[in-house]
Amino acid sequence: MTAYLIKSVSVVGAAPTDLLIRDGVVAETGAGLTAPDATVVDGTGLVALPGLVDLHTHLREPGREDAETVESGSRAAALGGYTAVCAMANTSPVADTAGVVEQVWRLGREAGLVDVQPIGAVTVGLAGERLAELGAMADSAARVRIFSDDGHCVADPKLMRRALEYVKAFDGVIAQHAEEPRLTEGAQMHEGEVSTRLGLTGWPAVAEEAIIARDVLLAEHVGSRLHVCHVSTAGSVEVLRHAKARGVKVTAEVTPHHLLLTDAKAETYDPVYKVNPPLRTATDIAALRAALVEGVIDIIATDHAPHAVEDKECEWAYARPGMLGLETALSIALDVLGPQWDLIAERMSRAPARIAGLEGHGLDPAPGVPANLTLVDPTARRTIEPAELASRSRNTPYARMTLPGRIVATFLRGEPTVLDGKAVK
Ligand SMILES: NC(=O)N[C@@H](CC(=O)O)C(=O)O
Ligand SMILES: [Zn+2]
Ligand SMILES: [Zn+2]
Repeated sequence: MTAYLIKSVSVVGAAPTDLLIRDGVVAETGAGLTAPDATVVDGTGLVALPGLVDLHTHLREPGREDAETVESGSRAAALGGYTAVCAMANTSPVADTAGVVEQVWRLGREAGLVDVQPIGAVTVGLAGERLAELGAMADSAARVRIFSDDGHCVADPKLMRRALEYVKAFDGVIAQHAEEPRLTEGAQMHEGEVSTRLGLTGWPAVAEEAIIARDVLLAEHVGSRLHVCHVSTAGSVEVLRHAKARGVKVTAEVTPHHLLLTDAKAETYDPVYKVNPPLRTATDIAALRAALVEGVIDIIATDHAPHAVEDKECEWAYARPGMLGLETALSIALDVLGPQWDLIAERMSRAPARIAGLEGHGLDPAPGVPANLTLVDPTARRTIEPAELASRSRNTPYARMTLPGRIVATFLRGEPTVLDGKAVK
């Protein structure tokens, strides 16, 4: 196993130091380190972060390998600075049995570019009717701890209560896609001024807020852990703030796109901007950014949602919702938060690793710690070219935008998955 000596790198924004990586761990840190057998990486001007952890990734395998595979999504993740991703269950077949989650877990190991932690479905087939085999998935080789019907809301309150109760036995968490389905029938975009002007059916903020309010009360009642996926409205932030003040065990994520893009993008009628929950208003963005800084929102999660060309380059009404995220998330975070490295490390690595219970991830580079880390060049700027992305899909909302920051290298247990900004395999 090759050793790596990273020279003069700023660890999470601190004064430059050297990092020696050997046998899968950070062996030593300090200025002026030498190691004749090590490959030297010049870290001048770079920032080392704990490897990023994505709590919300769609890898599309099994079933839609034309849009993404575990391998292509893993490569996109590594290039984005990630060392672990949690793979959503809305595949085909759905990841609602030990067999499917073990298959995804094994494919992740074989690709070897990031740790792929499968998420299990809450209900059989995501149909919202009966609980899936949560215990069997938890006991499987994939050791599932996060369960989600993402793409669908667990709308039935009795089922949601039972799911919350069930996962307590193994400290699991239910990740809810908060969308009251009766309030979003036929919805195409955020319900507001723009939807009225365009004549498109609206997805009101209250459809999200009502479910979050119900679920935090259910989580409080049964004393269980709830995680709220892709929070998108100012009102949701207020519900979460209230719940956290009461001591409810709730965590929440926001996506990069909900921190940056507004519903005005729908005026283009370009379905690349169609996503669930929909892009909201500038007021919502301001509230989401403040909540992220404050900690009412715990993490940034990408909701990387690759879609094949025929599912995206069609009429708005027929297009699938979702956008790519893994290869641009750090740049958007840097754009939105500035070089607040400790905050970025917390919201994109440490906190998601804690929520997911991923051992060896989310730890700042220090002696003895598994060498899961990424090196960022904060001064670089790059223009996003969809054709150059490692994802099999092209549905990035940032095409031809110039964004700050570039991932120079990523290490997974001491082995580079990205070097000189390129995937190693
Ligand atoms: N976010 C989306 O718009 N789409 C996701 C599902 C989801 O996250 O709800 C997908 O699977 O494509
Ligand atoms: Zn969702
Ligand atoms: Zn999703």
